[in-house]
Amino acid sequence: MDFDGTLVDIAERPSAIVVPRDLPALLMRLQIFLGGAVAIVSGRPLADLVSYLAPADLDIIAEHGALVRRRGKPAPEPEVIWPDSWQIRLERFLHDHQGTELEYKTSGIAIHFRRAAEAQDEALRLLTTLMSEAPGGAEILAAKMAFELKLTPANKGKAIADLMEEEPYRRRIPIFAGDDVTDEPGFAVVKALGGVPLPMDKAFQGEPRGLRDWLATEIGIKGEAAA
Ligand SMILES: O=P(O)(O)OC[C@H]1O[C@H](O[C@H]2O[C@H](CO)[C@@H](O)[C@H](O)[C@H]2O)[C@H](O)[C@@H](O)[C@@H]1O
Repeated sequence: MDFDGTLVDIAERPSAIVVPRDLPALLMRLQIFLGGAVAIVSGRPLADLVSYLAPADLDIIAEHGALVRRRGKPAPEPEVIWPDSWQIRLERFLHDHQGTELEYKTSGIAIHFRRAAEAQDEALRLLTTLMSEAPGGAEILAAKMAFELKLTPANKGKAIADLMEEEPYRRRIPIFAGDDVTDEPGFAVVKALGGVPLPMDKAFQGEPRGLRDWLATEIGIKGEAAA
C-alpha cells in the first residue's frame, strides 16, 4: 500500500499529517493475517515512514523504490546523492516563495506548493535547472501539489516486482492501493502479475478511511479497532 492519500489523509504540509492512532495496530494484524506479506510503498523518506508507523515493523519501500527496509532488518543508511551546492539555491527559493516547503530525501528533493500555488512554475523551473546539472540520470515527478527531482531510476513498479520475487510474496497475488500518478508504475506491474490494482478514487472514493475499514473488515476486526 501507498501511504499519503491512501492510508492517511492528505494534509496541508508533509509534516501535518495525522496518522490514525490505530493504524499501526491494524497493519500489524493485517501482517499476521497475510503471513507477513504486507508492504508500504511510498515516496516518503524511510525514517519518516518508520517513525509514523511505529511500533509496526513492516516491509517498507521508501523514496519511490530507491530504498527498501525489510521487516526485522536494520534500515539501510544511504548517502545523500544530490550535490550540497544545491541547498543554498533551494533555501533561497523557499525564502522567496512564502508557503512553499522543501523536503530533502536521500535520492531527491521535493518542492511542495500546496499553500503557494502561484509558485508552481518557478518550482518546476528551479528543479529543471538542477536536473540539467545532476550527476547521472534524473527525472522530475509531478506529485500532488509538489514536484520532485529524483536522482535514481527507481520507481514503485520495479520495487514491487522485485519484492514479489522474494518471500513471503513469491507466488502470491499482489494487491496495491494508491492514489497518485507516482503509483501508476505500481498499478501496471501488479496488473501484469495477475494482481489487483486499487486506485483510491475508484475503489474507495479517495477516502483512506474506506481502505482502512475494508482492511479491518477483511481480517475480521472491524469495530474492534477504531482505525
Ligand atoms: O507515495 P506516497 O506515500 O503517496 O507519498 C507521496 C508524497 O507524499 C507526501 O506529499 C503529499 O502528501 C502531503 C501530506 O498529505 C501533502 O502536503 C503534499 O501536498 C503531497 O504531495 C510526501 O511529503 C512526499 O515526500 C511523498 O513523495
